Amino acid sequence: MDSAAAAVCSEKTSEIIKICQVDDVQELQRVCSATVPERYIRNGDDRPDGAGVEVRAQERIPVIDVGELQRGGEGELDKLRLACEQWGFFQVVNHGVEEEVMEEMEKVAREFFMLPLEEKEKYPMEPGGIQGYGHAFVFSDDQKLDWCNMLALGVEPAFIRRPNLWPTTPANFSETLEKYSVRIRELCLRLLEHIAAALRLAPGRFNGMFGEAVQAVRMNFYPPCPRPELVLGLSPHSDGSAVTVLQQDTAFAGLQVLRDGAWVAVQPIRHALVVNVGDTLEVLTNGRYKSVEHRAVASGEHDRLSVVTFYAPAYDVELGPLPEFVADGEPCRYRRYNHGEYSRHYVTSRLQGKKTLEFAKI
Ligand SMILES: O=C(O)CCC(=O)C(=O)O
Ligand SMILES: [Fe+2]
Repeated sequence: MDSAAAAVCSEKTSEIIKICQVDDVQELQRVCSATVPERYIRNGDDRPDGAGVEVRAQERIPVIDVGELQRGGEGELDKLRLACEQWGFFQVVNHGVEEEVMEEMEKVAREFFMLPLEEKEKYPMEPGGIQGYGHAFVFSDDQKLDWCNMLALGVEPAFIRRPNLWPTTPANFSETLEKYSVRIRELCLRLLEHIAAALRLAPGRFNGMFGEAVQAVRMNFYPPCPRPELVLGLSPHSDGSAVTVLQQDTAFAGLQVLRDGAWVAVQPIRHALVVNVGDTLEVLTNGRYKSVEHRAVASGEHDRLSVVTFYAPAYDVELGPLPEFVADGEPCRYRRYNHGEYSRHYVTSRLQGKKTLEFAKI
């Protein structure tokens, strides 16, 4: 870009309409597609290929066949146990969520993100809020920003819903999300039964103690970035949920999982879902199953959409390591706390690796 064009760009970017004091990344792209504003440029070590950061291209996260688990396959249950102990992440196939339901969800989410900003702004995330269109987890002017636009919505129980933040365009958005969420909730219930079995607990143990479980969805849209090596799509973090179920499109492996100090890219498998252990399961199992740090990177060519469901206990549930995991002199690594209190702590903190879980550490 010549210097005149650069000057126009910086002028334009400074007046871009902001969502919650944060530039809208798709607008940045539209107005000035060749530059990346300073606030998105990560410091050296935090960059996708920063010094001392290894990205392992060859490794694959485990793939679990849920149909086989349902049939009582012991081999598959062993695979699930190892996936939870060693990775905290796996992909599921034969998971029972119909392909059409997934495709329709992706379609309406994409249609939403492609709307003009004025339309998306009708569902604004309040500053410090967590639902609506905007950027969650931004608390200061000097914080580095993620190369991502988000739409976050509470789904269950009904009292967490903010119906005015559910898009009315595309017209079938709500109906589609509703249908999708029912299916994903069934999958979460099933997964938690199998995870309990893998831990040699009664299959209903987690579902029994979670009460009226909280289900929330976040759709992340990552536009292509002119300098993807300088930015992060989503900062490293662990999820505050019990389990998370992530649907991603297949053009580009943007999700990376931390394993033995290196980042492993999750290679998309069409119609598979990515599942990860959240902070709640780490606490309940006294650290046997780890809520693993992950991040998203941007691409120079492709945009990317992920539809992420967080499944967690009811807010009034008291959590702490289950007695089974502190037997035999095993030290208790987490204190007891109220899950609602943890959720508040999570959403009022920056995404910063596993720092939020220090809240519960002894
Ligand atoms: O988009 C992705 O792949 C990562 C999303 C994620 O980790 C989250 O929303 O918590
Ligand atoms: Fe996450």
